[in-house]
Formats: sequence, structure tokens, C-alpha cells
Amino acid sequence: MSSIKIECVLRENCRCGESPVWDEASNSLLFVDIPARKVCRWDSLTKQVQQMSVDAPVSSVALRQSGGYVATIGTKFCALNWKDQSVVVLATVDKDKKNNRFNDGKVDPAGRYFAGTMAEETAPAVLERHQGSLYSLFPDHQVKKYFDQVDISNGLDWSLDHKIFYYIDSLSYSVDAFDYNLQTGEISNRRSVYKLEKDEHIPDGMCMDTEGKLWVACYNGGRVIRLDPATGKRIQTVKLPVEKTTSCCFGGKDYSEMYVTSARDGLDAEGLLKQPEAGGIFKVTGLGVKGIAPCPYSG
Ligand SMILES: O=C(O)[C@H](O)[C@@H](O)[C@H](O)[C@H](O)CO
Ligand SMILES: [Zn+2]
Repeated sequence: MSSIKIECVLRENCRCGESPVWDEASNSLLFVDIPARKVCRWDSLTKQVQQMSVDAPVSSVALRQSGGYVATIGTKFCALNWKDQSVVVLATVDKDKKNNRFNDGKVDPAGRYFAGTMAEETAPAVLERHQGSLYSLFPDHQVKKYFDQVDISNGLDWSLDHKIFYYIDSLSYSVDAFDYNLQTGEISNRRSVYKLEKDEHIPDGMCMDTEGKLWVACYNGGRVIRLDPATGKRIQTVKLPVEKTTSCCFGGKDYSEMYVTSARDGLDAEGLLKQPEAGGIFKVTGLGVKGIAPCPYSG
């Protein structure tokens, strides 16, 4: 029997915390606060946070094989040099859509950086529909576009055998799967593997565990749910003390801890009083399952 423990390890007051990524080399958790335009790095040993401010909403961050990080900033794929806090633009998307920005992103097992876009929100989940697209940045900095008509591009990860790509367009309330060709980076055969129930609200960020099960953060649902994509069934629910849970990843020793980001934007004064840890970073231990190391961008 595992006994689950949930702890707010960092009261960061993120407006919209997102994209948690474990950085083994620095024993740290990387994450972003999208509207606050900052990338943060929380050192799990010293408990100190370092920050890097950028000039547009930053929606995801990932490791880079050659050192430093990559991030999606505004509609740009960028390289980040953590030491001198400099940013280099690698590619720009959606040039004809001035109100768009990137949202969630993650690197595939071959080192391509996948990220999708969305129209900027006027309030959480309130936005012009169908404006987003899904892209990937290849190691040679070429951009591939997969599809458009996306509302809120979110939650992505790959199956353990790399043959399936899992994806969430939040306003479809569905977790989808595609066949994945790791050699070419092509996706095909879209289907739904799970439809969210009403009280689970909006599916947001997602990650895979070593048993091939998916963990999905439920925005407004105050929980992460564990899904078996093979059967389409939910197998576990872990509730958190904040409503706006945005994303999750595994990290810590042997990737045995889960980290969950959260948001404050969209909560009124009463909500903030009831959820003083909203916008914080949570650590969940005792799940009895581990995650896998994040893949670094190879370009
Ligand atoms: O990070 C994201 O995915 C979006 O940018 C956020 O604004 C919210 O999570 C979304 O509104 C919930 O659907
Ligand atoms: Zn998200």
C-alpha cells in the first residue's frame, strides 16, 4: 500500500504555472509562469528559485542537449542560455496570426521540440476558437506543421515504445492518440482515448509513467488523473488543494516524485483566500510509480 503525500514545495504565486520539467543535472525543477513571462528553476536541494525574464509570454521550457534550455516564447521557438540569461530565436510560427502565442511543448524521444499554439485568452479558457496549430522544431531548426484548427494546444507525450503520440486540445475535453513514426516525426490516425467527465473539467498538461499510463492535470478540477490509454479507463484520481492544476511531470530521485504546477489567474478574492497555495508548485510522493527522464532537444 502506498500512502500518498501532497506538499506545496514552493509558494510561487504563479499567475499560470506550466511546463514542469525535471533537470537532473541541476537537481532542479524547471517551469514557466506564462503571463508573467518568466522561466523559473527551483533547486530541490537548496530550495532556492532562479528566474529568467523574457519579453513575451513563455509557455514551455525543455532541456537542450548542447547545454542550456529551449523555450517557446510568444510565437517563437528559442534557445535559452541560463548563465548569461540570453535568448536566441530559432524559428517563428503563426506569423499571420498576431494574437496567437505558443502553449504547451515537449521534446520527443528523437530530440524534436513539439509545441502548439492558441489565440491569447481574454480570461482562462476564453479565446477566439480554432486559431492554433501543432508544430515541431526539428534538430536542424526546420519547423513542421501538423494540423490547425486547435483551440488550446496542450498535454503532450509519447508512449514507451515511441509508437504513439498523445495530445490534448483542451476545449475538446478529450485525450487523443496518434500513431507516431519516430524516424520521420509524422503523426497519423487521430482517435480519442479518454473523454473527461464533468467534474474533471478541462484537460491540460500531461505526462507518461514507466507503466505506460498517462497522468493528466485537470484545470479547474483540482486533480491529476491517471489513465490507461489501452482501455480508455481512468485508474486513479489524486486531488490537490488548489483548483487550477495545470500540468505534471515526474522528477526527484529516480523520477519517483510527481511535480504539479498550478495557476492563480481566474480566481477571485474569495477563491484566493480559500486556496492560499494557488499558483504554487506541489510535490506528490508515495504514488508507487515512477516517471521517465525528459528528452533533450537535440538541435
Ligand atoms: O497553459 C495553458 O494550457 C493555458 O495557457 C492556460 O491558460 C490554461 O491552462 C487554460 O486556460 C486551461 O484550459
Ligand atoms: Zn497547459
